[in-house]
Amino acid sequence: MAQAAKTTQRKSPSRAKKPAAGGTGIRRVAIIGGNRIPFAKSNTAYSKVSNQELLTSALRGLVDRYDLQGQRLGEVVAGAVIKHSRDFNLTREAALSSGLAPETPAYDIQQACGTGLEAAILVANKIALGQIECGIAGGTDTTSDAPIGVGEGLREILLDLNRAKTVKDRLKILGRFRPGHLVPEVPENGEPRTGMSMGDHAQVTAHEWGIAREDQDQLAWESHQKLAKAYEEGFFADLMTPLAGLERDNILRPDTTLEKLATLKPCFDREQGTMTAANSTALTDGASCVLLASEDWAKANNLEVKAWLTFSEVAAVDFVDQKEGLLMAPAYAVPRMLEKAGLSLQDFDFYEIHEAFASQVLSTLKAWESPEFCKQRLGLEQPLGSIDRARLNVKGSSLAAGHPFAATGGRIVATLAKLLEQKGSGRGLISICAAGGQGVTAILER
Ligand SMILES: CC(=O)SCCNC(=O)CCNC(=O)[C@H](O)C(C)(C)COP(=O)(O)OP(=O)(O)OC[C@H]1O[C@@H](n2cnc3c(N)ncnc32)[C@H](O)[C@@H]1OP(=O)(O)O
Repeated sequence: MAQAAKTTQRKSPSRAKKPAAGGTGIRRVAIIGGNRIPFAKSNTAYSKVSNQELLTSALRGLVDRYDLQGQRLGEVVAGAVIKHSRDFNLTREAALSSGLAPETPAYDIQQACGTGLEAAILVANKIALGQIECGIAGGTDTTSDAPIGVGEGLREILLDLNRAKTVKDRLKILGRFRPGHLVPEVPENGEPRTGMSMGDHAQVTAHEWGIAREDQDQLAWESHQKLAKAYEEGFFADLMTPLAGLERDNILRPDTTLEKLATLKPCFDREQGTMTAANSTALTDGASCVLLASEDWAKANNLEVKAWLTFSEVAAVDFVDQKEGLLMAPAYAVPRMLEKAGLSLQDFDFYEIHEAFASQVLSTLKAWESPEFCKQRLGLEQPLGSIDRARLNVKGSSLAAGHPFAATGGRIVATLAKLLEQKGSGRGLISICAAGGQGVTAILER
């Protein structure tokens, strides 16, 4: 593990170089490393841990690992898909407790399940433009610490009560209260425009693409096997900080069998569905973050570069009228990114495709293989083709590790950067589907 030498230079505030005359220079962006806490099935190990504590723990681990205590970094950018209103400045609060200098600016962003990767792209772009020298990108989510809201009726009563000046006014307002007002508003894992859950949408796409139950179970089983092996090899030793007694993702089931998976009942379309609790990601609590920097800053601070973040692309699809599957946007983002990079889909040593649902990964791969989809939807003469499946999610992915929405991007970036470091050279593709019909993708190289 690369350790930073403590020099006086490191204590100086990170300041961007003067931009080249006539504009800003585009610089290479280094991934120095990442950190996450083990992910936990919701309402288990982190049931009493707040979102802010989760993110703080991930950040603190990164600060300790790279000896960043007291450092003023360019920025910390992170977010949560679901958060309390009291967490309006979640990332800043977590950064203030992380050990970084309080003079480090920090703020929230949110792009559903693409949040963690989008945060990395944002920080990377500022580094590339010379606006900052280094920064941390991250994400956190917990459905155990979900904010519970009150309905519109009770909200109006409470606001009126707050404004009332006299006891008489207050009593009059209280008279409007009905027991039905106590029904809480719980955040839903669904699309407001369709009223369908992510799983419902993915099941429609799975039917459309004819994704077999056995293939989904196989992908899920392989994810558990690969993640378990990665733990055995110690792959995560310098990527993870234990929390609340948890040292590994507790969704991981290395002993599960294909026979057992075949017995599970469909959980979305209960009649003809192919998606189950095992080939869908579980609701998960967790947080992750990555340290990005300019080449100069990495050198000046004696930090090794694991990989370079070289390309990114975000796409969105029209899913409302079911013109396209909700989670199919990466199928569009990736070919656009490949064209800009002058690469083909086969030019990668690793493919990190977020396993929101096994069926989603398989639908995306099938779309890229389909001459009709590639011609009609992507406007390509030739299909993108198949990938070497031995290079897909080689250290397991969200089905086995879990998927704390905003934290998945950081997990993937850190994992891929380390894979490239271990290999010595190569290229990896990241593809993350997100709610709202969006997809965030990137390329890491070494
Ligand atoms: C852009 C995006 O990323 S979209 C994705 C966003 N995320 C989501 O939408 C989350 C989707 N997931 C969910 O909503 C829930 O996890 C569900 C509906 C799939 C499943 O919820 P639950 O039914 O509560 O799951 P639960 O953990 O109880 O599992 C059901 C059963 O399957 C079993 N099971 C689950 N996984 C496995 C496994 N890998 N091996 C063996 N058995 C398993 C459980 O043990 C349980 O068995 P039991 O009933 O005998 O106890």
